Amino acid sequence: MSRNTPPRSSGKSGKSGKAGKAGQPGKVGQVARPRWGAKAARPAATDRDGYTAQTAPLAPGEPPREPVGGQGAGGQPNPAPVGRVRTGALKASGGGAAKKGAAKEPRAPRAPRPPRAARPTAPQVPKGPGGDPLVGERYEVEIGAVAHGGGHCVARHEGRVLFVRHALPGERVIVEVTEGTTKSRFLRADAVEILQPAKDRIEPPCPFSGPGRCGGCDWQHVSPGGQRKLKVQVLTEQLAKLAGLTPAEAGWDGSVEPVGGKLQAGEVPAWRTRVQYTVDGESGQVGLRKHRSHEVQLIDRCLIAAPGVTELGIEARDWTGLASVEAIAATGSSDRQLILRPLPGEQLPLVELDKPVSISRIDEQELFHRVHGRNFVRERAAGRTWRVSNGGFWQIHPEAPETLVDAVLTGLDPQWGENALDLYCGVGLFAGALADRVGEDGAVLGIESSKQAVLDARHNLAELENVQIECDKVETLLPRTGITSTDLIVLDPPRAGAGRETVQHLVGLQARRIAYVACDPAALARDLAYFAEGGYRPVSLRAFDLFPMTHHFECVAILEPVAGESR
Ligand SMILES: C[S@@+](CC[C@H](N)C(=O)[O-])C[C@H]1O[C@@H](n2cnc3c(N)ncnc32)[C@H](O)[C@@H]1O
Repeated sequence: MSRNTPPRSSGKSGKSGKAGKAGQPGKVGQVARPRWGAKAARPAATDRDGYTAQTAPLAPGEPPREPVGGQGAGGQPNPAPVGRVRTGALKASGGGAAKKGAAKEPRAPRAPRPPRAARPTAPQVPKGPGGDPLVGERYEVEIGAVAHGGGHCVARHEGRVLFVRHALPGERVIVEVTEGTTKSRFLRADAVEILQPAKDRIEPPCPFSGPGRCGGCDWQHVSPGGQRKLKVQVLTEQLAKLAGLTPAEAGWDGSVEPVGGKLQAGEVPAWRTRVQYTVDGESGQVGLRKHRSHEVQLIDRCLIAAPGVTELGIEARDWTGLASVEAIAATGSSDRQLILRPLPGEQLPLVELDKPVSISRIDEQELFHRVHGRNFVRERAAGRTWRVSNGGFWQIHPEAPETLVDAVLTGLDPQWGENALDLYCGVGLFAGALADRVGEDGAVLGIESSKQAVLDARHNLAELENVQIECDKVETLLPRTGITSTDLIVLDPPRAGAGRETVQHLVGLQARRIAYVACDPAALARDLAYFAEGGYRPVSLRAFDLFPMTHHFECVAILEPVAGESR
């Protein structure tokens, strides 16, 4: 059996000493060196897909820019942020059209806010079917099963399917249609009156949740245990429907594990270390977007925001001139970062905070500018400090990195001298953990498409000679590496999953074990079906409630080749 170990770095610098030429296939046992353009990369993203409207490519020669490694001019580290931060009079560059996510129109002159309707709706009638709008219609219905994604349950009215939010299975409710027409295949609706409540229903602790209000949480009206039950139902259904697996066949004990201790009904965990606030164009106050809407629900506090975010007091300030404010509170360090997005043509306003905080801004070309302090935060997890720059991807729940690393290592049981792949590796979390376990006789190759994340990963794992990080899409780079086998694989793909082609390539590498980290149960189940076609089956599956109060959760599946299966 031919066995190409992932190449080792020279250990001297850069971790790419053995890479091939730019854009050319690497030799066997080597990894093709990705095309490192002169143009700096758009930094990694805040979501699993590696991009959001809040992060953007850096342009060549763009001022003001902090060199990689958090060093200022002359190679000196940037001064630590000071307690009182004042920035101002920085003109937002460019004058083009607003990007997605930014307010569409220039800020109107400040005027007293008109009174809002009791339940403002942003009717979004689906395009295509035509017909008479049904928005605002009310029906009495019985709520059926929870559906995958969106935090809604399924109901029927006169034969038509309704996706209902703010409801629970088994309840009898009055719903109000929020989207759809007489010709729509299905309607969207909110439960606005609960006639027969389910036993897991609670009084929502957050005053901003509910029909037509903040879209950040889906299940404020559900007890913590009830939320996990809903997640269990979603995962069970997706495994059955898309992978043809029962929980037992998937190696799953049928639970979604609470993280950070069990909560009582009404208790809200403050887990969100990154919060993306939208600025209300009229008042300059921040809020959160309503569900499937660009409308802003003003808030004076987000209950699921981590203390490090809440203490910044974002909600109490006037952010006139900005489209959005992203707040990041690192775990295990005191680093706090604000990423500001000015409205087109607006000055960056004066920002005064009593807490030490770094400030960056994103311009209309989606370019990232350091304004004050660092352009990165330092996160602590799995025995290391992780630099995460420009709002790039990092798990949001403070206990997520440790929880997932532990599940991956327990499942894979890496042995000294083994070779491993960390696919979609971000800033190198799993690569670092694997490298410690396979030791200097083993090797780890990380692949990640975000250039900024790759720079961070190389920085974070610089002292590990058995790790190499390469930048490209997994589906593009992996076939070019010439690697024909490996012992272990971790893959943590974006929400869409890895897909059939990538899975087919992975099963050909004859790994002893594969750890699949998934944030979308449907994508996981689809990919498990592709793995099954290639002779791999899950031997264990764990699900973690890493996004309490929302419908999201994270899974770690461990796969092994079916005994005797020839691929
Ligand atoms: C869910 S994150 C996982 C990051 C890392 N494993 C962690 O836990 O911090 C997914 C990562 O995949 C990257 N990504 C998205 N599509 C990719 C692709 N086609 N090839 C390689 N990386 C990709 C994103 O930039 C992001 O960093």
